[in-house]
Amino acid sequence: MERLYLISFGEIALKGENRPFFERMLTQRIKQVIMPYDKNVQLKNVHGRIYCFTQAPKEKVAEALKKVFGIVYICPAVSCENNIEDIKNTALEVIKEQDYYGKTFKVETRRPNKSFPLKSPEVNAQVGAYILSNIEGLKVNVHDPDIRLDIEIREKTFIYSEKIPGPGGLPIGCTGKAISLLSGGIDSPVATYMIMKRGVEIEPIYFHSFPFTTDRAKEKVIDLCKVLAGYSGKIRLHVVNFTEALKEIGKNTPEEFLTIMMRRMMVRVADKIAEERGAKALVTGESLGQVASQTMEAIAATNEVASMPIFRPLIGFDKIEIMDIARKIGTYDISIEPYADCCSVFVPKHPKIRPAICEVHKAEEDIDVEKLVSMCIEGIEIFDVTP
Ligand SMILES: Nc1ncnc2c1ncn2[C@@H]1O[C@H](COP(=O)(O)OP(=O)(O)OP(=O)(O)O)[C@@H](O)[C@H]1O
Repeated sequence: MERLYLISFGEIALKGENRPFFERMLTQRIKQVIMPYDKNVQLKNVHGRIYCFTQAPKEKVAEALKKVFGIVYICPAVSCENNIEDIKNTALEVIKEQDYYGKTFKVETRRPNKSFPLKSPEVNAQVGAYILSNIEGLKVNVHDPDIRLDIEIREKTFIYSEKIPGPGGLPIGCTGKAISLLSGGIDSPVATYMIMKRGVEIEPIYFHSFPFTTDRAKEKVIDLCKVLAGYSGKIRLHVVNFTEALKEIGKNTPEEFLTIMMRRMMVRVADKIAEERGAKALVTGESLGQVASQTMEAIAATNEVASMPIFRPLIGFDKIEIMDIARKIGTYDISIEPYADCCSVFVPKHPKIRPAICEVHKAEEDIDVEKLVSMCIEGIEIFDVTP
């Protein structure tokens, strides 16, 4: 009898040539999250699943694996020899570890290994009868059991009664790298999470405007990166000193265009950093119509200055839906701390809601865009943030 975790990953996405690459990325990430609890963790890829052998405490393993993108299910299992006596005894042990008294159960056998002499229904019947005759307080219910005991007969037999859902998605890094514009708000950490979940390695960029915004606002973004790093491993955060650029923009553009000008400047800087860092896309937390700067026209004006795609995973989401995800992934409580970022400090009284692109160009005429972008890039501070 040996303990292990059976880890299933999303099969549809993992078909074709990319599969070995996806599996390698996933295996690496699993190793990375278990190693702090057990340096000797062993992983084995078998039949489109990963077997994880570790002595680490179960709660730690479950907690760590629940944050690994690409994992669909984690089953803490016990393995035994392919003979019915061993299977019956092991199944009984697995049931005894549960809080079983007064509950119902069902045995569900799969037998990919056809050389095993008993068919699945026979295994179900024999194991079920054995359990019933050895413990009291448990009944069978094949339709809606409290405990479902899975038996898989393969090169060995695996028995488990728990299926812990993973986050799904694709392993981090397998679809490339993007730069995410991360403010301290509720939306951009959620947008970042959603793109990470699609297998993208993220380097966030934050535009800091001290003293218009406090240093606590910067720390808040670092704290958000710590939470996000829990899903991806170490995160490289770029903090841009945006104060001088902001002053120039404030001085040289009509007030109603302030937000759109700030956003265009942020995207230009992010675009340059992305190029330098080998990233192929930008990410923002915009959602259509949420505020004046998130109209189609404003979004078009922002897109115009980017050389690469801007991913906006929240574009069709309501605020309530975004808040729900923020709570689930653990960023909400940090995001609602009251340290505003520059976009909420510099809000024009009457922002231009549907700016025509020619008006935007005109409003930008008196700004030395190249100079401001270089200035922002020169002053960048890098933080390597770990969970
Ligand atoms: N200071 C900043 N640093 C980095 N990115 C920013 C900053 N301010 C805004 N952004 C980016 O621009 C997007 C839109 O910002 P805006 O303030 O209009 O919207 P929001 O809905 O309040 O977003 P959030 O909740 O993410 O702050 C943000 O989601 C983020 O991607």
